[in-house]
This record gives sequence, structure tokens and C-alpha cells, in this order.
Amino acid sequence: MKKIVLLGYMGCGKSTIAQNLSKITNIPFLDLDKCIENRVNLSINEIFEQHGEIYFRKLEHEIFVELLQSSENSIIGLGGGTPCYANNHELLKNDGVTSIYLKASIETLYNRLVHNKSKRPLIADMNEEEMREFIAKHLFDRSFYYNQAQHKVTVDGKSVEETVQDIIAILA
Ligand SMILES: Nc1ncnc2c1ncn2[C@@H]1O[C@H](COP(=O)(O)OP(=O)(O)O)[C@@H](O)[C@H]1O
Ligand SMILES: O=C(O)C1=C[C@@H](OP(=O)(O)O)[C@@H](O)[C@H](O)C1
Ligand SMILES: [Mg+2]
Repeated sequence: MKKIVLLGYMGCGKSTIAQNLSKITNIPFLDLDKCIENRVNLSINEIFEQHGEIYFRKLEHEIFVELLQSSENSIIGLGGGTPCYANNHELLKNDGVTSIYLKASIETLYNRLVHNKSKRPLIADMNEEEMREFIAKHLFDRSFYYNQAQHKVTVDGKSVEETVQDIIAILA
């Protein structure tokens, strides 16, 4: 089994790129957040509201392990926090896993997230100034984990298609 795992900060494009890479490569894609939502029949917002972040992180770990154990080839789009909790970043080193960090600047992330925050409970209630500061600090804290990926693709200023092509070049 081969797993292509996309990681990186909220808004870097994991879900969008995983879906588009899947169309071009014909490798099925799975979005970890979607798998979590389907498992408990709640949205990410509802999980955070009703059960809290720790519960979410436990589910996220369990389901990530399950996805890696399945015998299918797949492209997996992680959540932004996935590599930063439990031993998830160690799992990225498993046999058959190709991990790719979609690296975006604070500016790119801010510009995408400012209009796209309602389904992301960590930032949903922040104003613009709070969000800019939060992203800068949070990205700094998380970069250690993101940098454990085998490959890095910078996404700033690139279209979805260009990023997909960069990934295909890595996989070739
Ligand atoms: N070049 C691009 N690559 C990826 N996403 C882009 C790009 N330009 C704009 N976007 C938008 O940015 C957002 C990325 O969100 P998403 O794919 O959910 O990221 P993630 O899963 O990493 O949080 C989407 O709304 C997408 O339409
Ligand atoms: O960065 C995070 O901790 C999170 C990122 C989200 O996924 P996206 O990165 O796909 O938005 C989702 O898993 C949850 O809201 C927590
Ligand atoms: Mg996503």
C-alpha cells in the first residue's frame, strides 16, 4: 500500500489539492476531517463545541492510524493540527508513506482564512487582527512538526494546478 499524505497549516490547501491530485492520478483521496465527521456524524465545529478539542484529537489520531493501516493506495489530506498531536508525526515515517508539506506564508494563509474561517473552530471567533497574530505564532509553533515531512512544496502564488504538478514531479 502507498499513502500520499498532505500536511500543513489550515488553509494551505490540503483538502483542495488532495481532491485535485486524486483526479489527475486516479488514486482515491480521503480527507481526515471528513472521515472524522462521518464517523461521529457531527461537523468539526460540533465536535469541538460538544466534546472539546481533546476528544477531537483522540478521534483524529485513531482514524489517522486506521487510514494508514488500510490496504488501499490513497491520498490523505490531514487536518492542520494532525502532525502536532499524539505520535502522529512519527507515523509519517511509516513504510509506504510519502509525506508532503504544503508550505504557505503567513500572508497567503491569512488571505485565504480571513474569508474562510467559520468551519475552523480554532479561528472562527477571531477578528482580523487577532487572526493575523494567531496564524503567525501558531505556524511558528507547528513548523517543527510540518518540517518532519519528506517533501516540501511551496504554494504561495501558485494555482491549484501548479501545486498538483509540483507534487506529481515529486512522486515521479
Ligand atoms: N492555489 C490554491 N491552492 C489551494 N487552495 C486555494 C488556492 N487558491 C485559493 N484556494 C482556496 O483556499 C482554500 C484552501 O482550503 P482547504 O483546501 O480547505 O485547505 P486546508 O484543507 O489545508 O485547510 C480553499 O477555499 C481554496 O479554494
Ligand atoms: O489546525 C488545526 O488544528 C485544525 C485544522 C482543521 O483542518 P484544516 O487544516 O483542513 O482546516 C481541522 O482539523 C480542525 O479545525 C483543527
Ligand atoms: Mg482541510
